[in-house]
Amino acid sequence: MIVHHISEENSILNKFISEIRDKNIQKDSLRFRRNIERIGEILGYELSKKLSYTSFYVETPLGKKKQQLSYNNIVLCSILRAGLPLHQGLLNYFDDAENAFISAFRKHTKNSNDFEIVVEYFASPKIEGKTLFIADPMLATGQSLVAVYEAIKKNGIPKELHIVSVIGSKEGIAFIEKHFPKNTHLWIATIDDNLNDKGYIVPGLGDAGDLAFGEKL
Ligand SMILES: O=P(O)(O)OC[C@H]1O[C@H](OP(=O)(O)OP(=O)(O)O)[C@H](O)[C@@H]1O
Ligand SMILES: O=c1cc[nH]c(=O)[nH]1
Ligand SMILES: [Mg+2]
Repeated sequence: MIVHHISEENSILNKFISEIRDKNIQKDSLRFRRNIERIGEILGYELSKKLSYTSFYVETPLGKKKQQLSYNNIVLCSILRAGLPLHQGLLNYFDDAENAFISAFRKHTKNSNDFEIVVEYFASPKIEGKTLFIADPMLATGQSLVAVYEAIKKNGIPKELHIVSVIGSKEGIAFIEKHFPKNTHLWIATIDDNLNDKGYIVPGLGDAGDLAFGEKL
């Protein structure tokens, strides 16, 4: 896997990351969603540098100019729920991408911190031979991404695969590296050292789905 750790280089991205982490600022769910969306735009811009380009001429009112444009057939697949604002950020830039949505939730074993990932819903166009982006802001244990990819593969194998995420744990990244093809790109805004016994990223930000959309039962 090729890991692109975008906040290694200082930029305005740091502000958006610190606002989603901040325990007071993150309570403003509108700002939280918008910050995830803005991070999606930045990660999308970085990712766009690795797409395939071809030249074409654009006609202005005064003449013609040669331009390089990407020609990838992009399918943007996001993991519900927390993936939705990240999806919107990517779609703001890749506005002609096809879209897919997949659900994944942690089903806990009674009285334990153990869980399995349940994938129930998957709505998708054809994926075979296309450029697939999988978006999820949190890469904690990595189990959701791996379970989701197993389900997606039944629908076709993409030619190129880009995982887009906001906060990842070192452990989760090591886990997905074992399960995704070697040429998969991971575009990640920031990486944390630890996971707690509930599989939450520390320091992380808490529960991204709840912060964006409210607590679920
Ligand atoms: O790497 P993992 O250990 O699998 O954890 C990460 C998953 O947890 C979060 O979703 P969550 O299950 O909280 O669902 P939600 O988006 O509905 O809140 C997050 O959006 C990922 O999908
Ligand atoms: O740290 C974590 C782990 C899973 N899901 C989240 O939203 N945050
Ligand atoms: Mg959640």
